[in-house]
Amino acid sequence: MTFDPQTSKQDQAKRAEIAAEQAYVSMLYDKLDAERELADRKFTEALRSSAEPPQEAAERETATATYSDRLAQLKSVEQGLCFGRLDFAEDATDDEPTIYIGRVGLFDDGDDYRPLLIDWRAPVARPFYLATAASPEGVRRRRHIRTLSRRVVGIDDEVLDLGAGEHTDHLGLAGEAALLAALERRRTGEMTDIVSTIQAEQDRIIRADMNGVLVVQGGPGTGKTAVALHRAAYLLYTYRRQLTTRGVLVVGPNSTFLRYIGQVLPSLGETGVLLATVGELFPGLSATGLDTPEAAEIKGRLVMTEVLDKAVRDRQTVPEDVLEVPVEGGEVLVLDRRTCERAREKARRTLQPHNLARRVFVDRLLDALADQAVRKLESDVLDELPEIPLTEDEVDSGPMLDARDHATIRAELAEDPAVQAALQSLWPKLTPQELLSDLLTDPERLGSAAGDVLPEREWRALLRKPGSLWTPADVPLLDELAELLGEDDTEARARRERQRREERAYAEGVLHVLEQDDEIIDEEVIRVRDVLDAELLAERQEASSNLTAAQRAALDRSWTFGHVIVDEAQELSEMDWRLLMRRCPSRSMTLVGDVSQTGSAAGTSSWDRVLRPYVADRWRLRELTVNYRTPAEIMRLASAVLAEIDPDLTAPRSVRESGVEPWRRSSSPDSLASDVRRWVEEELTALMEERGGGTLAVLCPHAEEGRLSAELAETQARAGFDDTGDNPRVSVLTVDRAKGLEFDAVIVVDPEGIAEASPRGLNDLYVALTRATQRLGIVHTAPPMPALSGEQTSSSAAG
Ligand SMILES: Nc1ncnc2c1ncn2[C@@H]1O[C@H](COP(=O)(O)OP(=O)(O)OP(=O)(O)O)[C@@H](O)[C@H]1O
Repeated sequence: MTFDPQTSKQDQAKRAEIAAEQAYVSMLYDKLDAERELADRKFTEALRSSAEPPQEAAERETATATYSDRLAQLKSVEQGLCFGRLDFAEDATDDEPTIYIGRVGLFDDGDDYRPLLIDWRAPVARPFYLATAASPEGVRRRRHIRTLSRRVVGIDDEVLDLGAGEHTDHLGLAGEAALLAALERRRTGEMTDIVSTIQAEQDRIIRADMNGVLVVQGGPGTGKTAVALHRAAYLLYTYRRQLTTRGVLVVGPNSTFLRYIGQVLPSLGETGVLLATVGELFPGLSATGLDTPEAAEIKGRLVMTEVLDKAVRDRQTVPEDVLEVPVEGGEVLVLDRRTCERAREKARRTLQPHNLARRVFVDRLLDALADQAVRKLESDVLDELPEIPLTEDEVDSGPMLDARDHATIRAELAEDPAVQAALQSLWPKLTPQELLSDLLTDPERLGSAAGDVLPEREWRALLRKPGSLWTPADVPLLDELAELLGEDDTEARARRERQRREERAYAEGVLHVLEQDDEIIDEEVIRVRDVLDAELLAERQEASSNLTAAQRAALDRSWTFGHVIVDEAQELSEMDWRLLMRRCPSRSMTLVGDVSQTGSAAGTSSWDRVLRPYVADRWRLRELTVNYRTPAEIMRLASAVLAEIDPDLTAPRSVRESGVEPWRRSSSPDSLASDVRRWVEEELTALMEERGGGTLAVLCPHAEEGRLSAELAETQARAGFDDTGDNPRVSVLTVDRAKGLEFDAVIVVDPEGIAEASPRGLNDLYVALTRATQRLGIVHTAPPMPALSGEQTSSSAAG
């Protein structure tokens, strides 16, 4: 080996730089520890402080919440606390010539709060993501600092002067070395944040204005999910006050996906976000059932609003002729068709939801029944009395019973079980669950509600057995029904009013005690009641419940969010959109997705089509064009499938090559399971050799899932993981469950079967082919489809 003095000098210089950065980073961790200690102390103090004066109790609760949030944030930023440094050109800034960038802001309180570490979301940190040699934004040098625990293990520098154009490649990547190192990392089964290597096109989306609907369209692996989550963190930082009250909702396609992304926001110090699937947005209901693809697609159509509207109207009935009501005491009153029709018409004309309009209907019929009862009573009495003719100067004194008697009789009838049963049969009080369940299990009801707008074959596809589980596609229908039915909240309101009166009485008592204290201490000082009345005190007690906006939102169907982010937005049905738009009347939304990856038959191929009914053309489109996940070798194969979907579509450009070509092999239906097991084991060995481990997924058609899972159970167990674990090494998945996920290696089984399984099967295949970060294998069980029979693979011998 020859000694190169030049290299050795560079090494020494680099070691010195690393040592200097280590000193700074250690100082930051010391500061972090001190901040944690402080927050911890204040939190404990706030918890301990006795809440004697009630206004302090409210303040104490606010302080407890603030310090516990701060503590959680400071704990979450331990890994990679500081990851960047910018050195500005001498005349570029009046402030610091050097700034450090990290996950959280830290300041030197002994030096006029001089920034020691700048939060990545602060405007001053922006050049870290945007500056290029061509447009350096005053930056002389951008440095990525790599740390492991609290140790600095490397630095990557880019000098951004005009002569340094060669430091950025054709894709305009910022911090290329750090980026490529991040992309090469072995996957763990959980998504990680990208805060140190966000690219310029991503940064512009993350920091885009919060108002209005922003659609982010991008091919597979372009960082849509990453961008969506970092945008949530950015918005919470920038619009903290607004969003802490109303909360942010992030919607994902399924619970596997939500688990996969679940750690990203906490690692960015943000916990107040509700992550949910649309199926989880009806509080108190868990949608664990499965629809057939056909039923799910039909339930997702907008026409279902008409079906449900009709279903509700069908429950507002009138008798064929008369309905007999045998009330207590032996009388039989009657409700005739015409009276009922009039009452129904009047109730419908209020345009109120069914359960609220019911009050009008009930009032009308109770009036009618009371009139009838009074008339009967009077005539019974008169029948029993001997008829005494009026003398000349006498006049008829009118009805025997006055208005008060009438009201008493009406009130008694309202309590009468037979009357209640009659009213319930004509215009029942309904919950969304009761109505939908009745509708989907009764051909007669469903035929009546849907017969005019759906062909019989289609509405029959929705029928199911009584007691079936709720499905995700039921949830938007239930939500729609909740709107159509409304909640008769008379009882709830009375309960709340009672509670409020009790709270007020308690607050009055507290104030009374405090006033006595005031008098003893000093008659001249401002009195407690001058600054705090019982009403305000009661309100404070109510408002200081410890739940975050996200937690309260999860319990409240009618909650409206400050911002809604939807991932894999192309999969949502028209009915899903209706539900989400209801949760976000301000239309402050970020929707990320890829119309080339739509798998669900109810999903969309056009953003315009889904958004037009809600915002016309007032939505902005941004595109992501670089694929960070899938290596170029795999993308070449996937692009052929994309061209088959639509020749006008272009796949995103891969940022790197892996040096490993995808392989294709054939198998027969009989030996498929054992062949796949063998190839999985080969791939696992390759992953171990090349990368020291990693994750592998077998993606297959629904029909093969059970067989392959069983065959691979032993391999999974041997690898020390099982399929139900949070972090499986080998997973067997259908494509819908793999959506949005990624693995180091992927084996796609029966691509032709996947492509043919549904009208959007080619899209599913495109998704399957783009899940791998390193290695891809394809197993054919039928003659390869043209897009996959190309020359680009080093096809192995048939298995
Ligand atoms: N700027 C970046 N720095 C480092 N890693 C990145 C960056 N952008 C994206 N990635 C990584 O690329 C991978 C793909 O990102 P992501 O899952 O967000 O893409 P996507 O567009 O949502 O993909 P798909 O539509 O296929 O689900 C992830 O591992 C993500 O961490």
